[in-house]
Amino acid sequence: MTHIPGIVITGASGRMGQMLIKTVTDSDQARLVGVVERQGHDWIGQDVGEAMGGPALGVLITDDPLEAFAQAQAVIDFTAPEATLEFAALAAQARCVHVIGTTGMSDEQIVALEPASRHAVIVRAGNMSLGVNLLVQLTKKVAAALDEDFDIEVIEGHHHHKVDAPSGTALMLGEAAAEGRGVKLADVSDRGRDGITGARKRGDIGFHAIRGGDIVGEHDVLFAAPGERIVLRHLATDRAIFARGALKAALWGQGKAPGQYDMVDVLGL
Ligand SMILES: NC(=O)C1=CN([C@@H]2O[C@H](COP(=O)(O)OP(=O)(O)OC[C@H]3O[C@@H](n4cnc5c(N)ncnc54)[C@H](OP(=O)(O)O)[C@@H]3O)[C@@H](O)[C@H]2O)C=CC1
Ligand SMILES: O=C(O)C1=N[C@H](C(=O)O)C[C@H](O)C1
Repeated sequence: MTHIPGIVITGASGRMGQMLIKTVTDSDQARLVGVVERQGHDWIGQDVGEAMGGPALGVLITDDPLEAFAQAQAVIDFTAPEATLEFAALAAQARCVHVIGTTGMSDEQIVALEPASRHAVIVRAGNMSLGVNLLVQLTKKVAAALDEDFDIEVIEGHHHHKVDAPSGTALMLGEAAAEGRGVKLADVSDRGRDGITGARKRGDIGFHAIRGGDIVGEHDVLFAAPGERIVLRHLATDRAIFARGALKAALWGQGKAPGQYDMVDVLGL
C-alpha cells in the first residue's frame, strides 16, 4: 500500500487556511492530521470541521505546532512572516516538508529560512497557481525578447484585507522581467509613484497596487512602447487554485533532498 502523507495546516481560520483544509480533506492523496491556530484563538480545542460550520472531521485545533508537526509529513503554511519563520524552525525539527505561501517576507526573513532548509524541504512561492507560474515564465521570455523601448509595469489588485504590497506575485513577475532583461530588480524597481516624480526612467520596472472588495488576485504585466502595448494577464477567481498548488508541492516534496524549492521546480516549468 502506498503511504498517504499526513498534512498539518497552520492559520486554520484564515481565508487560505480554510480553503487548504477543504482541499486536503477532499483529496485522496493526503490526510489532514493537524490544524494549528495561534494561542488564545477561540477555535483552539474545537473540531476543525465544526469550527468551519460543517460536519466534524475528527481533527482538533491546537496551539502547539511542534506536537502537530511531529505527527505529519508536511506543513502547509499561509500565515504571516513572523509566524512562518517560527514554523520553519519547528517543521525542520520534525523533518516535515514546509510549504510556504506567506507573502510580505523581508529579505532578512527570507535569509533566516536558510538554517531550516539545511534539514528539511522548503517549497516557497508568492503564488502557488499553475497559471501564475506559467505567466512568470512568459514574462521572462517577453522581457528577454524586447529592449528598453518597452517600459515594464506590474499592476496588481487584491481584496481590501490584504496587508502587504506589492503582492508576492507582483514581485515574482518583477523578478522574472528583470531576469529576462539581465538586470537586478533592486536596481530598477520603482514602486507606487506619487507627486512630482519626474519622467519615467528608461529601464525601470514599475509596481502598482489596487486594494478593493473581494478581488481574489489580479496581475497584469504591461510592456508599453511608442505605438504599441503588450499585456500579460492572470485573473484568479477562486482561492482553490492556490490550495491545489500548495497540496501538489507538499506531495512533490516527499523524499526530496533538504533545500529551498519553488513552484517552478514542483510544476517542472
Ligand atoms: N502563495 C500563494 O499562492 C498565496 C499566498 N497568500 C498569502 O497567504 C497569507 C495568508 O493570506 P490569507 O489567508 O488571505 O490571510 P488571513 O488573514 O485570512 O489568514 C492568516 C492566518 O494566519 C494566522 N496568523 C497570522 N499571524 C499569525 C501569527 N503571528 N501566529 C500564528 N498565526 C498567525 C491568522 O490568525 P489570526 O486570525 O488569529 O490573526 C489567520 O488564521 C498572506 O501572506 C497572503 O498574501 C494568499 C493566497 C495565495
Ligand atoms: O493575499 C492574497 O490574497 C494573495 N496573496 C498572494 C500574493 O501576495 O501575491 C497570492 C494571491 O495573489 C492572493
